[in-house]
Amino acid sequence: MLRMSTIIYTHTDEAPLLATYSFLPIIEAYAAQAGVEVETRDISLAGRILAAFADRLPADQQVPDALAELGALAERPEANIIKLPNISASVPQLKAAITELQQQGFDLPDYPESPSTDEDRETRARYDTAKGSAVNPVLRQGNSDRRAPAAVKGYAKKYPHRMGAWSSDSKTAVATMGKDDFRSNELSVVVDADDTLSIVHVAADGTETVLKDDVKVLAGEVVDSTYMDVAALRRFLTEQIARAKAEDVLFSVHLKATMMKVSDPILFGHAVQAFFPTLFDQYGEQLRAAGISPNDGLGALLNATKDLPDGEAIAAAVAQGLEDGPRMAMVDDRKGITNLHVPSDVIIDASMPAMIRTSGHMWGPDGQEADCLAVIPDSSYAGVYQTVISDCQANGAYDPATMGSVPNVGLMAKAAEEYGSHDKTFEVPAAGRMELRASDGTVLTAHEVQPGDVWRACQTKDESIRDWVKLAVTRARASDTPAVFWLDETRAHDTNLIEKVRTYLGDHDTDGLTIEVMAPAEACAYSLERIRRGEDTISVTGNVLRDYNTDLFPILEVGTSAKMLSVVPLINGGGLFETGAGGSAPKHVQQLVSENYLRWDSLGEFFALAASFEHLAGYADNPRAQVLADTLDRATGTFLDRDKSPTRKIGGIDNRGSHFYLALYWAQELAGQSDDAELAAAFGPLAERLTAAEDQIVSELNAVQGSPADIGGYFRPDGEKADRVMRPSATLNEALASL
Ligand SMILES: NC(=O)C1=CN([C@@H]2O[C@H](COP(=O)(O)OP(=O)(O)OC[C@H]3O[C@@H](n4cnc5c(N)ncnc54)[C@H](OP(=O)(O)O)[C@@H]3O)[C@@H](O)[C@H]2O)C=CC1
Ligand SMILES: O=C(O)CCC(=O)C(=O)O
Ligand SMILES: [Mg+2]
Repeated sequence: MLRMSTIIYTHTDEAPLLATYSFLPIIEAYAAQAGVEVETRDISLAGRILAAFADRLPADQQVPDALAELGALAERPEANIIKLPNISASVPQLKAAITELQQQGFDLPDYPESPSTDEDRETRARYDTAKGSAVNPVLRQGNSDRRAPAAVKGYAKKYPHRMGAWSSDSKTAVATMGKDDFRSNELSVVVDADDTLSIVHVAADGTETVLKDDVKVLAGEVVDSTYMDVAALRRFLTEQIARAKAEDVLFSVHLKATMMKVSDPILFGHAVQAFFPTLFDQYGEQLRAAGISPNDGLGALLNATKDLPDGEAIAAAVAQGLEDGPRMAMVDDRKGITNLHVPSDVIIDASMPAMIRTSGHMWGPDGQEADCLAVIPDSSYAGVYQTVISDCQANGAYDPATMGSVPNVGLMAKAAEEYGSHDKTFEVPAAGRMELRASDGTVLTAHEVQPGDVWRACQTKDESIRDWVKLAVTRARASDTPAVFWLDETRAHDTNLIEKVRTYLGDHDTDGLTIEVMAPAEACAYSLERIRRGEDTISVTGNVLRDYNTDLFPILEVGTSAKMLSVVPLINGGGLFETGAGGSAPKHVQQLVSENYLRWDSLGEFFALAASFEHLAGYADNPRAQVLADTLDRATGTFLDRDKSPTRKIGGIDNRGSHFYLALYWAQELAGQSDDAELAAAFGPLAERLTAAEDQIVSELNAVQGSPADIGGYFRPDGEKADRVMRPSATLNEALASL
């Protein structure tokens, strides 16, 4: 049981974890003055792997399952969790993390790529609990409210970020299937009573195989099933590869192999195979035998070639394939890392807006920007990006100094929709029929399928939908902004949702509010027209568009989704405060290690922390927490006004310097406020000390830049080393200790 005034701060991965080493000591010191305890829980990829094997490790290496603990906490009213971004691991990342842990002395088994014994299957199942988006669905027991705080929009207007110009002869386009895909094959039902469904494969000869028999559903729940026709997908990919070559644009594939951890690595693997057709005809068997799957990407494949009898020939075939095909969009042209190297490298939510911000360009093999064909196989949401691209081609780039905003209210609670489908996704074993059945045998949905088709079922709880509609009305009212439900009446799932939305809107006072329902591409066009006029429009979306829109609009509006306020009001009353809307920015860690400079912008953490204190003040009836929240908000305002985010290049302040400035402004605010005299007195001396030592502290922080930094690990840094690297100012450390 937690104390009433406890905040849980999560230890995650990569850049946010490094930032935590610097920022958490500040938070702990300030919170303690208000009787607020800050506890940490390790939900990093490394921590989750170790927890999954705790029973096989010696006592001194065992770690508890912090994610399970927090998942249970998220269902309780006292939950107050600050969640930093974490790695959603692809198989290559998972393997790299295992190798690092083995090197650190943890006796972990290798990842069994093709398990054949019971023991291997058990090992694989444990590792798979840490794979993909394994954290967010557990903690997100509520719907999502993400927006750019007014101070951030103000900052973007005062200091507009660079936006690449668009020209009307841009050849950039989105390619999507439009038929035979998840969208067009979708079937959807609303179940009328609590039940346990099963998923059954019926082979052509009538043989039935139960693939899953424990799909629990509640009355009123929306249940869908659909499949990707893989033969059609292969034809489509081959056509788009030819099209990119004919149009002389970069070829790139945009999926979500992290969150859609079962389906999308398979689609990615088909893209790899389509790009190198003869390679897999010729060497497929050898690669398979060596445990190399195209789903893991070209990087893993090339890595493995050195140990294969035909390794050189395979590497040559890859080089030839790259030569023959269209120019490939690159993740890192200097290292020759293409878009098809690692399934988790090009994630649709972050990669599409980054391209749109850069004139519709990606990076080519020659290191130059170029137009591209963005291949998004499933057509459920692809039209949104085409709409933005067409708008930029017709009307030019957006102007951050004048553009409006598109905040998001996202349906996310209880693993809603596609993002909760992993345990119900199957690569079809044989030709036949996939059926979703009620417990009395009634067939709810049925699809005729071929081997290799990717079939999945999704669930959306009625309670989640009801809460989402309420949140949308609350936000529309609080911000006096029109709200648009991005729902498509020609799509099966959305039709059921629209009916529920209309019903639940009736539970609320919507007098004077503008609330619309439009299909995604149309809703996007409507919002873009308004955005150019400087007007705001709330996007009320399902879980996938929540993810996409909360990178798309922030990246265009304020340069990065790191500056977002991202709150998850948990259905049972607690609060989950996510920091920003983006990821863990792996390239920032590489920069820290090579030149001791961390570009991570912690604004998202500042906003989350203020929201967390505010929530705690109400829940624990702790007025001092409210003072911390109010002063932190004002300090963040000053921070933005004086532009104290990390500078883009080495030499200026980085993440650590920005934390110092936040600490300085926050101490000044606390010392200067009159709501709580004791707190003012406690912070007075610290404010003076930090103010006087500003130059000294900044010079101590900046002095370390320019040479490599040793943090003792990538996935599991050494705590003491990371602490030394991230807290290099003795003057600041002593001042904090004096509080
Ligand atoms: N909530 C979560 O837990 C999330 C986790 N992820 C995970 O994060 C990893 C990386 O994902 P990826 O899609 O590459 O997305 P990232 O958001 O990590 O990276 C994309 C780019 O966003 C910018 N960026 C993001 N956050 C910050 C920040 N705080 N400060 C400065 N710049 C920032 C940087 O680009 P620029 O140079 O343009 O500023 C960065 O290179 C994956 O493992 C993914 O699964 C992804 C999204 C959310
Ligand atoms: O959980 C993940 O894999 C990523 C989450 C994400 O991108 C988001 O919520 O915006
Ligand atoms: Mg996202």
